[in-house]
Amino acid sequence: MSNSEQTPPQQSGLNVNAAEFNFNLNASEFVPSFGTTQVNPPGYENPSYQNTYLYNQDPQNMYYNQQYQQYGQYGQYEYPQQYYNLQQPYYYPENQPPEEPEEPEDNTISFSDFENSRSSKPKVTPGPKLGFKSINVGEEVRQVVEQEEAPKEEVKVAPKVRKPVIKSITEKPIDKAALIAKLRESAANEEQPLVEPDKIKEPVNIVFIGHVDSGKSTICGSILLLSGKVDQRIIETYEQEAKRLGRDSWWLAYIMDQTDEEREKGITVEVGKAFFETPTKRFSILDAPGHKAYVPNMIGGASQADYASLVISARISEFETGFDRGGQTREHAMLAKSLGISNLIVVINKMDDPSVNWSQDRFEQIKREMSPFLSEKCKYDLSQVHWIPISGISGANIIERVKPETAPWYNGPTLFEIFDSLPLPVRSAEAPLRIPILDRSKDQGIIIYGKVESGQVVKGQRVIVMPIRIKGEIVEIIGAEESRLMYANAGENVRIKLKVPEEVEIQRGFTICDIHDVCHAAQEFSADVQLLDLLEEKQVVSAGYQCVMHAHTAVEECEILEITALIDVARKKKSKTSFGRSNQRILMRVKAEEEICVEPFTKMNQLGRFTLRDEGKTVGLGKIIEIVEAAEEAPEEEPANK
Ligand SMILES: Nc1nc2c(ncn2[C@@H]2O[C@H](COP(=O)(O)OP(=O)(O)OP(=O)(O)O)[C@@H](O)[C@H]2O)c(=O)[nH]1
Repeated sequence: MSNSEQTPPQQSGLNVNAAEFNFNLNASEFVPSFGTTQVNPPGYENPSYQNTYLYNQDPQNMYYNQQYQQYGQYGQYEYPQQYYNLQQPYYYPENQPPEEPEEPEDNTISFSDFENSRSSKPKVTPGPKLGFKSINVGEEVRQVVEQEEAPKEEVKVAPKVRKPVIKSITEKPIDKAALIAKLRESAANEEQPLVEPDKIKEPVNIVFIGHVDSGKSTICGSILLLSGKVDQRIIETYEQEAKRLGRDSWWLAYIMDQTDEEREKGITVEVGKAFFETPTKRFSILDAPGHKAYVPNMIGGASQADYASLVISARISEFETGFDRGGQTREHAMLAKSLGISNLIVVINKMDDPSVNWSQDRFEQIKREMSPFLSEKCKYDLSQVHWIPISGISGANIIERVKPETAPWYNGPTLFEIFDSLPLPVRSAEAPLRIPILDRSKDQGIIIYGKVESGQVVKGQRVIVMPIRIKGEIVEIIGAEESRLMYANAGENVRIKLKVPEEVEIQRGFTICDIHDVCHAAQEFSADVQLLDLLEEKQVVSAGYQCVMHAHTAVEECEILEITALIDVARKKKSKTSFGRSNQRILMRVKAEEEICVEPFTKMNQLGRFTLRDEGKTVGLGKIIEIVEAAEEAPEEEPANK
């Protein structure tokens, strides 16, 4: 057997256009007949792979089964067997009744809106098992992560334990200014003083995304090291541990990757979180996992961020694997944009690698190849995309500019200079309070983690937890570096001690709201959805299609109730339809299995976006148009209020 047969291409699945096949719908099985068009999907450009691919396309081929099993072992090359053995009803446009040229009501958000940035961004809560970890540099955080050896994408849908408890609001609206004034008076008498958040440096959040092993954790580790957040003693411990695990070069990544599993496997699983400052901003770093099995955690991290650093390995073949051959570079870039991030820093890393040697040609080649994808496919405005060559390992170009003798061609800003120049998100303390819960734990009460997405939260404030409609009280607000805060404004990443009745189970995706201005808790809504490449075995989305919805920090199973229109973006026209296919834009009605906290996109875009994922693949990016409200519960007194 030739090498090409033994080593299937780095392809997570063939991207075969359905139009290449003609189906005989009268046959008991759908048998594809192949046209004359030769399909060379990405990853099959190599002639030997093309041969393998074409060879396997022939359903008559006597070696088909043998080949299928062979590739099945690798779990990479999924021959489209589903075309032979369809379990699901399967519709193609030719078999649909003719479309009625009826124009549905124009209720889309806009035709160019998938590039809208958020004014202040949503944050996402991880599921019942942690998808998030807080980095306490110098303190070993050993969390048991229940993951399989070969990780499959986990879908941490919240358990079904939600029961609306109260809806009646009898309390007076809170005067936050008076509460803060009182806290100021008593602040000095506190054993551990209460402080106000830094008013000079704005809190901002940056997520590091990109293909697995591109160097995200190493760069984050370097940032913390160079900004003085890690001391020499800790570094020595990490160096020793990296050596012990036979991963000498990974010690910088260990600053962020703190669980045993992450260190042993050399991959990030949970979103690591840490803080650093530049002259004008206070940054929360979110180090997202690059492995495709952990995309849900990546979505959680990215949905909290104001900016994204898309890390690319410049090492020969690593850029190509991440970008061209089904890697996570494209998916992460697109997800970040769909989550409202418009300021993107493309960090071209590993420039020190001997295969790159700070080559300007390699830097320019990556920029040239990625730019059309970022602007045309993801809809980034290239004037908001920054490009920088760095070495995460040596720290070159992070705070200090790379030496002129190393890269005489680069005279642009350092990474920190770019960080400092990024525009601040627009936020208002007057807006309604929204803190989507990213994670929670128990420590003499309930501790929740999350970003203040909108509004202001004050110590002592009474709040309501949606969608369970439970009232509670903010007992403690902990900011960066364990500071005890009087209040936190939008943008702050905080840990909050929350007083709620003991029996209440707080879950990721729940949202803390002002008591008199709660968010919507809804199961059903209409949405404007951009479909991406659908699964090979489910190439049509229609009523009954089930998948998983990620909205800010919430993850919920959902079902499409109805497709109402197909949008022709180029012609700015809509036509009635009952199904959607890959890369089409459609209007739909969708129903989540449980209530989730959402808002119409036009009201609060942070809570108005969602991502649809099916079998580990992102299949759609949506914006909520209209919410179908749940029926009002009969008012009931809740114990926390007594
Ligand atoms: N030569 C060189 N190697 C690097 C650089 N940055 C990271 N690496 C190496 O690349 C490997 C992966 O680094 P990580 O920082 O764990 O990569 P990651 O993107 O965080 O990985 P995941 O989070 O698992 O996706 C490690 O062996 C690092 O030492 C760099 O600037 N130069």
